[in-house]
Amino acid sequence: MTKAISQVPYAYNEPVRSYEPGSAEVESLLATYRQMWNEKPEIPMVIGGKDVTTANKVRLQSPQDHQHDFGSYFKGDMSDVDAAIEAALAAKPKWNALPWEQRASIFLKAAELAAGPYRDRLNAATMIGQSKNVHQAEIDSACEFIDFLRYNVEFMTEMYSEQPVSDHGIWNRVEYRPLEGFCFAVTPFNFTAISGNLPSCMAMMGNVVVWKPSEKQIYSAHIIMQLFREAGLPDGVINMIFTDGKETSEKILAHPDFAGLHFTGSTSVFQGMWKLIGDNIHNYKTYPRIVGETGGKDFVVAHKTAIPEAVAANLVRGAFEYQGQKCSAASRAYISKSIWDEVKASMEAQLKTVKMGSPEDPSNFVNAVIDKNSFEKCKGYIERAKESSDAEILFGGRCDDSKGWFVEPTVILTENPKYESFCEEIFGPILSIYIFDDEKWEETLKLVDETSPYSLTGSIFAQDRYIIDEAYKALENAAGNFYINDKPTGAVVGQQPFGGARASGTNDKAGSKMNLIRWVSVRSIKETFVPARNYKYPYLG
Ligand SMILES: NC(=O)c1ccc[n+]([C@@H]2O[C@H](COP(=O)([O-])OP(=O)(O)OC[C@H]3O[C@@H](n4cnc5c(N)ncnc54)[C@H](O)[C@@H]3O)[C@@H](O)[C@H]2O)c1
Ligand SMILES: N[C@@H](CCC=O)C(=O)O
Repeated sequence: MTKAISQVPYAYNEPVRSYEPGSAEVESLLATYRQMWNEKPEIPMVIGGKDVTTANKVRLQSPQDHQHDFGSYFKGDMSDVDAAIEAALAAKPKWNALPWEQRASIFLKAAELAAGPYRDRLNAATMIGQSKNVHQAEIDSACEFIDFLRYNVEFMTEMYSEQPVSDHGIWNRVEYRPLEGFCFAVTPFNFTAISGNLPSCMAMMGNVVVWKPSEKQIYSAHIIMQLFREAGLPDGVINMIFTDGKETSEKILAHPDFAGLHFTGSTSVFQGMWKLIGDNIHNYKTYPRIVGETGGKDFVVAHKTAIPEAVAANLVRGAFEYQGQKCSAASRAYISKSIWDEVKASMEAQLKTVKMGSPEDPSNFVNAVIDKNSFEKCKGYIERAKESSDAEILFGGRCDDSKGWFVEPTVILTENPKYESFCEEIFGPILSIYIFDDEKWEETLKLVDETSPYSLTGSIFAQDRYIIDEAYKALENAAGNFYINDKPTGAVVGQQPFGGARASGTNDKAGSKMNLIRWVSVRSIKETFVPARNYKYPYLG
């Protein structure tokens, strides 16, 4: 039993390692990469704390070298989904009864393991399986993952400390119970940190979880699961399954004990799952919580008072790092005519220095897109732009799948601000640009707001404070994360709570107290010290 109201260590952002050429840290990471490239793990599911293998072994291919199998995973079927639900429900009573300090310790230990002994392996797995370069892997699978763990522990205790006032003679309390039943985490390929955060933050709040990572992120998910086990996460609290997404959802979302969905991925998949939940609404013991962070069509608007070099640098960085495979990547830009020539010249100069290739060479800023589907999708947009009378390829446009799935950073210029690449999420290294007349500033803001169904991130570049304020107001609902004179990507846990509305999701802000509160069901407790012994109002005597 706890006999103190303890405070957790203050959360802080994990410092990003610089990986200078020749440094011990980069040599260590690259040595781990080379070793893991040939390790060929056979990755099991983890159900009830047990490694589960099946007869269905699937090869894992690296995006930067699709002929290279770096391992394989065991694909499960619906019997594994049933087993994962049972294991979660069996683990629930003990996990629920464990004091919160013990839960906090597990995840704080997980943060330290990720910051220390697991760091290289997490980063290398992300480089091999998801084709992130050293810097992109470091800020995702090391720093952002660690930040999620540390900050969520702090947010949990802040939440627990929030208590109601008590009138004389009574004591009011609230307690933050885990949801009744089990939770379901479905995670995307593009962020190792997100895949670690979605199941763990639900577990941190006392829930038990079935977690289905993306089949394209299984290597780093496997390392995360090893790390959680070493941190002391009890068996059955998080159960990791590799099963078909659609079938799994149909099964889980129809289960009477299903209590919460934590999803990150594409808008259409999330909408399908929400619909399934609606269809099953009469089956549940309690209304399930639904949190989904989904797609984006993130904008940059540059006013004539913007600094052209700053616009260019932030477009190159914001659109092309991690091959544009970030929900927050800049993918449509509106540039004022009078600064366009300078922006263009600066972009051209910067893009000339961009190198593309395997993440094993840290000087490659651009690596491969995730798979053949993504490669073909990007190529389709590029080919259509080449043929369209509405668009032209300004920079890039080459695609090479001879070894890996490489798409050159590409800029499409169009005079049609409703051209397809301005409205649809591509999720690749393709940026579309529209040049507007300086005097059409207000109309352009309206265009930005109305062009796409998404509302995830966006940036305004300007030096004029009245103009910044005007954009701030006009674009109030166009982005959940709004940036002034910065790229629209790179949100840091604890600093810029992340998420968007409209077709971009439920905007519950990953890595914040607002998100954690979705995974608890509050119970109010009122205790009266000296109870009334007479039913009458005072004036009735
Ligand atoms: N808003 C955010 O915070 C955020 C962050 C990262 C990624 N994203 C979005 O994620 C998408 C890219 O990730 P992705 O390609 O892995 O997304 P995805 O929607 O293809 O897959 C996400 C997860 O859903 C599973 N899935 C696929 N089909 C399913 C179905 N019919 N039913 C249930 N589950 C199913 C996948 O296996 C995977 O685990 C982009 O749209 C991107 O914008 C959003
Ligand atoms: N924290 C990230 C989230 C990106 C998701 O794909 C960013 O803002 O860059």
